[in-house]
Amino acid sequence: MKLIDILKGVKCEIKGDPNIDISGVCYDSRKAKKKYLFIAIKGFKTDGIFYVEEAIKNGAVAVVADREIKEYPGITTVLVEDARATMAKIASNFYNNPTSKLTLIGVTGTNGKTSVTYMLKAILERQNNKVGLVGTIQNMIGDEVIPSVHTTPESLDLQELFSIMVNKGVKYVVMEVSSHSLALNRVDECEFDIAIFTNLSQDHLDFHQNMEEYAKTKSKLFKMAKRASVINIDDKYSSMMIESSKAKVLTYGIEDFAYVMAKDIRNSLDGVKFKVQIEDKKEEMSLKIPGLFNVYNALAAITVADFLGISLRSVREALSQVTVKGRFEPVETGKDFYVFIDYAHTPDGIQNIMEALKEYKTGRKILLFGAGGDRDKTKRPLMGEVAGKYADFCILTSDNPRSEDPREIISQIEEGIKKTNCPYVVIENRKEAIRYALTNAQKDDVIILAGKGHETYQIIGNKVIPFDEREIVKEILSEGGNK
Ligand SMILES: CC(=O)N[C@H]1[C@@H](OP(=O)(O)OP(=O)(O)OC[C@H]2O[C@@H](n3ccc(=O)[nH]c3=O)[C@H](O)[C@@H]2O)O[C@H](CO)[C@@H](O)[C@@H]1O[C@H](C)C(=O)N[C@@H](C)C(=O)N[C@H](CCC(=O)O)C(=O)O
Ligand SMILES: Nc1ncnc2c1ncn2[C@@H]1O[C@H](COP(=O)(O)OP(=O)(O)OP(=O)(O)O)[C@@H](O)[C@H]1O
Ligand SMILES: N[C@H](CCC[C@H](N)C(=O)O)C(=O)O
Ligand SMILES: [Mg+2]
Repeated sequence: MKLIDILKGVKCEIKGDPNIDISGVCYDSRKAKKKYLFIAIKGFKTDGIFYVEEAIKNGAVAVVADREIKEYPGITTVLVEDARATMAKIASNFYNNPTSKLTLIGVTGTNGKTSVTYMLKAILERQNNKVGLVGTIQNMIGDEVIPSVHTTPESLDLQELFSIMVNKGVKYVVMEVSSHSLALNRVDECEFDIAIFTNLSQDHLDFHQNMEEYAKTKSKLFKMAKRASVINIDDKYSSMMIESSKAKVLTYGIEDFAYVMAKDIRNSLDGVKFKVQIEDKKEEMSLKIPGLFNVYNALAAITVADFLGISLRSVREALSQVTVKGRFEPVETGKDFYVFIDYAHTPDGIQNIMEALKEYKTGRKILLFGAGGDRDKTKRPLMGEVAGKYADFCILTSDNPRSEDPREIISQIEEGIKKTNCPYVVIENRKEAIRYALTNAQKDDVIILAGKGHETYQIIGNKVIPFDEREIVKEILSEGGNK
């Protein structure tokens, strides 16, 4: 494609030949190849501008930047106002605006995004659609799995993925839209048909200044959606999302009156059953994944399905089969206690998973968790406090410490748990912590391994080590880890 065509709609100043042929686009100098366009982005750790020469050495023939850069012989330079926003426009141009050919459903909110996308994929596939999925665990085209690095990829990677989906006959795409992606222009130029709001609670306050700013960032998605905004009316930030909505608003909920409502909710460790009501339509629903929060996730998916004209009967059949890796996932132990792996990694997530166990009459509720390093520090004491409030016993351990000292992270969680009377132990090594949980389990106890969900690795420093909690539980039990 010619550079000038790639720059269609971009306000810019071009120095050099605008008609050169471009074979590919990149924002990482290490990925530049012959005849590439390199976009220099000012990041949080470093600055793409430092790598222009490397990109040229690797074959780049044009450079986009939002600051003046040195001139290089034979290289076309393009000065723009904002390199990240421009990257999204360039990506959409280069890949022929793929989202205009797809029905795109975006899900945003602090918790529940992954769960809702899996539910929607199952519902849409039951109607014989080829469905694309973009999110935390993995990206998918039908059954084909494409590993994901981010919950929401950079615009260039995202538009490329969409174009592959279009070429493979995908009609519907369900995607998680993280607040980082909305703030960092990753989803600019995406033509969303439907936007979903799950909920908003504290997370990522290392990145967003405060909750208001975090909520405002999330609300951008509702300005973008063209056909419908699907909103959890029970969440206190729902009005902000409704006010931002340009399209028709469809509400769902349990407490306040909503267009789509769940009634008669029956929760157990095997799942949750409820009745859904949409005006004069009613249907009994059954989920394999327990918890009131999964009723909310299901309601979001049901609202979209109903909007798309899918019958509640078909939705019921699809939802009854859905499971999501690492979300309230049971681990078979062959013992007289229960183990679940869950991805709760926020105060609200912990509260919800523990609430889900409340009605179930078992032995002790034992919660094992930590908090990720290089992420929101202020959520740590809050996680400790809420855990202490609900659990009978806590095991504080490491999550992904990343560049931080794991003991420091744990002591921040301790500040919160100390405000409660909950007994706890600190075992920094997560595998040893799991061993402790299994070794000391008593009949009917429920052990929740929280925070790592689907992850099969642990990030300690800059090392990524294999860490699959399913395998670890099996290994410990096979060593006679419980009596
Ligand atoms: C805050 C954030 O999101 N940062 C992302 C961002 O980094 P950045 O812009 O600061 O980049 P940088 O490392 O400073 O580098 C600047 C530029 O120089 C380039 N570079 C760098 C080195 C080099 O040799 N050559 C070169 O060209 C880089 O490619 C980049 O374009 O762009 C990078 C490239 O895509 C991402 O890897 C990086 O994600 C970091 C690692 C990250 O952890 N992000 C998380 C917080 C995130 O995005 N999470 C959300 C939400 C998760 C959820 O709650 O579900 C997500 O959507 O995943
Ligand atoms: N609707 C919900 N409300 C509150 N908590 C939820 C909800 N749905 C799921 N959770 C909790 O949050 C965890 C993460 O769920 P899920 O992966 O669906 O959310 P997510 O928004 O995709 O998270 P992330 O932003 O990290 O990708 C679950 O394991 C569960 O503990
Ligand atoms: N997508 C979330 C996931 C957190 C999961 C937890 N295991 C951690 O590493 O903090 C984040 O990047 O903040
Ligand atoms: Mg997710």
